[in-house]
Amino acid sequence: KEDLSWVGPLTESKGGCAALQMNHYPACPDPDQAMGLAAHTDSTLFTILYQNNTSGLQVLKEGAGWVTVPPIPGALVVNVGDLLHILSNGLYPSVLHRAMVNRTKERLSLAYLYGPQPSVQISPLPKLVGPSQPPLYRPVTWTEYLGTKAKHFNKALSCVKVCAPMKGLDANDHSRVRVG
Ligand SMILES: O=C(O)CCC(=O)C(=O)O
Ligand SMILES: [Fe+2]
Repeated sequence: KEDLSWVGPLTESKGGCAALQMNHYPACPDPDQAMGLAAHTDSTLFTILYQNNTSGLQVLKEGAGWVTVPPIPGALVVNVGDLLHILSNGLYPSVLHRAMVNRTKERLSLAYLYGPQPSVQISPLPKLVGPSQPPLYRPVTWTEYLGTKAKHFNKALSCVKVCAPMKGLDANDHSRVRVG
């Protein structure tokens, strides 16, 4: 219950907010010259993705580069979104992913995008912050975060960051990731 206090009083809670997005990627004779969906992180708490039996989804894995997530019959893909990244204070990083097109086959995917009520403040959970682990992100509502994302795209997480990492690169800072 304490872990869910950010939602507000549960008795009054109207639950979260969700949207379904249907993606269609027609076959492309020159797939190296086209991109189905450019590299991005989802601005959700999490996304549940169904893909038909044509592969195309890729996630960026540190040290390995772009890795294909093959469709498995009966399986769904769960993506951690930016708001869960913030809520977990970076413990569950949102994953940079993209969709490639296929030379001969069309591809379909169905994304269930789940987030909080648009006006609920999202900030790192109190139990995940302390003297040795300060909150890395300031409170934001989904509405505010979507505005930041529209303006700054893959740098949006950095925009709501409260303190810069002391040294070296921040592995979770997607703005530093080279795409392509
Ligand atoms: O088509 C896919 O596999 C990815 C779709 C996606 O990333 C999205 O809808 O946000
Ligand atoms: Fe996505």
